[in-house]
Amino acid sequence: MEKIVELEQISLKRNGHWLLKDINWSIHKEENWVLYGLNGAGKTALLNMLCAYYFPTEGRATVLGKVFGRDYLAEKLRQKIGLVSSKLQQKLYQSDTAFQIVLSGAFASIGLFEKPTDEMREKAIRLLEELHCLSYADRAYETLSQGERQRVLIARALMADPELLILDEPTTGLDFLAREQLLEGLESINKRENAPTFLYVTHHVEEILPIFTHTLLLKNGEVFDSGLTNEMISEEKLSKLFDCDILVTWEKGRVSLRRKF
Ligand SMILES: Nc1ncnc2c1ncn2[C@@H]1O[C@H](COP(=O)(O)OP(=O)(O)OP(=O)(O)O)[C@@H](O)[C@H]1O
Repeated sequence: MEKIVELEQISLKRNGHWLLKDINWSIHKEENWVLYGLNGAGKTALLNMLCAYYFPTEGRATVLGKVFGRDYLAEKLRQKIGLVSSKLQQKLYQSDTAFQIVLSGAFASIGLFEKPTDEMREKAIRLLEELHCLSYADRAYETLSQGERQRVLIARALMADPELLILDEPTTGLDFLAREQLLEGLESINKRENAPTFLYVTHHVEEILPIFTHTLLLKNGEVFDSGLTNEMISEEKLSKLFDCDILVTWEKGRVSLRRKF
């Protein structure tokens, strides 16, 4: 099986603090992963490392076939990774239209500085349609609701046919219906022939879809455990992860959590 990510004994130190410690993790092409952990667990640090914004202090990292340090081509690597995050939202030009924002994904740029080809324009329209954004394609990004913005960002990330699609808390600020619509969009992307491998970061287990086959539990910068999602999201594991008794309820492939009293 082709490996998309391989981290071997990765540690990361910033400003004298260890943010990540001895991380071993492999993501294979056919898998989709959830990264789950409490506030401050190190999820953002790990994503920044995967996208080559941070360089590991120790260990060996291979992402999409590039060995960090040996063939270190951060820009080229990032073009193959689709990233949807609230930080990216803030960086975009708010007066650009949804269509321009999606098109800019073809160049992995913030803003549109190169002339898109007809093929790119057609592809952007197809993606806007697939993610149900076509009706507001000509509206300025700043006028869109949070749910509409997130869908535009996913369409943007797909413009470059990424091999890895990282979704960092993509449902922040979304109401229940917008959240479910976004999740349905991910299920439909996953059915495509050239579907990317998903890495989905969340604080909410309710968002874990059946397509997310694997889960990594992160705690204090270390891998607490990793493996099949239904084995990780269990009462035993999560009670240990959170140091309190947790009630886990699975129903029709979706899960919810409650604290036991
Ligand atoms: N540049 C830095 N220097 C020192 N400490 C840092 C730095 N960046 C992050 N940290 C610390 O590292 C820990 C992990 O941070 P990180 O942002 O990766 O957590 P997270 O899992 O993404 O949290 P959240 O769910 O709240 O977003 C936190 O305690 C944070 O304060």
